[in-house]
Amino acid sequence: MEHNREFEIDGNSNPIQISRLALDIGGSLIKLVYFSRNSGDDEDPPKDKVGVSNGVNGRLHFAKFETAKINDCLKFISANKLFLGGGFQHQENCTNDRSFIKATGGGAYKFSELFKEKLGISLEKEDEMDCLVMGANFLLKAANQEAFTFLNGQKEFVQIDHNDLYPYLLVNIGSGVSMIKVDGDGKFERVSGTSVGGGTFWGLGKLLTKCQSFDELLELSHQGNNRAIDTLVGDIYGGMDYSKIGLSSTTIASSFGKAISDNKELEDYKPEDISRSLLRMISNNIGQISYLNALRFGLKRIFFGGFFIRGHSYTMDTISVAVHFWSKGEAKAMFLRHEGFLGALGAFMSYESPSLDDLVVNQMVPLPVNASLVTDTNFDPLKEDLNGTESIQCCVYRA
Ligand SMILES: Nc1ncnc2c1ncn2[C@@H]1O[C@H](COP(=O)(O)OP(=O)(O)OP(=O)(O)O)[C@@H](O)[C@H]1O
Ligand SMILES: CC(C)(CO)[C@@H](O)C(=O)NCCC(=O)O
Repeated sequence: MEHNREFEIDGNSNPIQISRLALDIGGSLIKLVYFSRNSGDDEDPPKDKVGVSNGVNGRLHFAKFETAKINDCLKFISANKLFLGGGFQHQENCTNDRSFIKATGGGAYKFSELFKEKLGISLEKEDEMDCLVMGANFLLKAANQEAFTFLNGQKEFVQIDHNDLYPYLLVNIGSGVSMIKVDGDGKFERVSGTSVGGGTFWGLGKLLTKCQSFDELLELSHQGNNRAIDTLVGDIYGGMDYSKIGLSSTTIASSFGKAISDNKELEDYKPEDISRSLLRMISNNIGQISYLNALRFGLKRIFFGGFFIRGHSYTMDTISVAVHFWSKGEAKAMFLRHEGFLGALGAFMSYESPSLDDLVVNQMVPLPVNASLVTDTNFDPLKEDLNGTESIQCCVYRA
């Protein structure tokens, strides 16, 4: 298991009450989102105009596992009774009253039998693109301090105007990359994609550096210098800029180009330099393709999600610079704090019929303005990244 928030135990050592669980089972990672009611429900839920309580206070929890370690995920769900505490039961139209959970991503198909066999759970499949868009729209409308720009090491939160959100380009960088033009709730088109994504960085990086984990590879990139392997414009132009076409001497002319002329073997390069060049190559490429797609449809805003980003400064900086450079400052790259959880959040929100006796959790959108989703007060989004280690205080409204 990795990067999971310690499962909360209340004062009586009882597991917290989980009311809803949803999964996004991707090519690289499984993402879980689940809601827990506040223990003792000590905080008053919001009341309507006549003072009637119409919501349930609780927390949204986020967790992730490597897909290759799906058994750890199954154990986590089982040990913490994430589907029993409030898993939904089919009522009318029921297929023999089994519990089910909403799941999206390719693994919802691939591992369907495994969930049934090991946990007795049926996965109710939701379309991956639908879920990504639903999760992104929800976060952009309901969460405080969700979207931010990142340039020159500076993170700046962007105030989202709900009436001026669409259209935008959503670029989800998972194992592969999907580019989706979003025009409204449920209104979107996947306009492009590329197989050169997070899986490429991790896969090639693993082969070239012998790193054992993604975090190790990312950490290495911090210490590396891409000039050791990339051919820069200056390397070709005798140290000069090629200003006539807008290229400075430090611009990368050819990623990994030096490996041809250096007459070196793989072992002669430092793993940190390889990691840095690889990260830069992939981030740059995604930034450029994203911009070209934004240009195709006249979109000014590009939101980047997916776990490739991991709140990593160098990745975000490279993507931002690529978008800025190619669009001549016209388009803006923005990132999302819950970057990797868009699909899982979308699946979470796709539950339709409330059926719990005491805790009726319904669609979380639309939320009353200024109400429901406020970030954990102990969490400083400017300092920390969200990697599946925190929860969000929220209120879920009754139908
Ligand atoms: N701990 C980690 N282990 C493996 N990969 C990680 C980790 N953290 C971040 N990543 C990166 O995130 C990528 C996966 O991102 P994400 O979970 O958004 O996509 P996915 O759903 O697995 O992929 P896809 O949507 O293409 O099926 C990996 O390919 C890797 O680049
Ligand atoms: C296949 C999916 C959608 C699975 O999440 C993703 O990995 C992806 O968008 N890959 C890129 C495929 C392409 O458009 O070339």
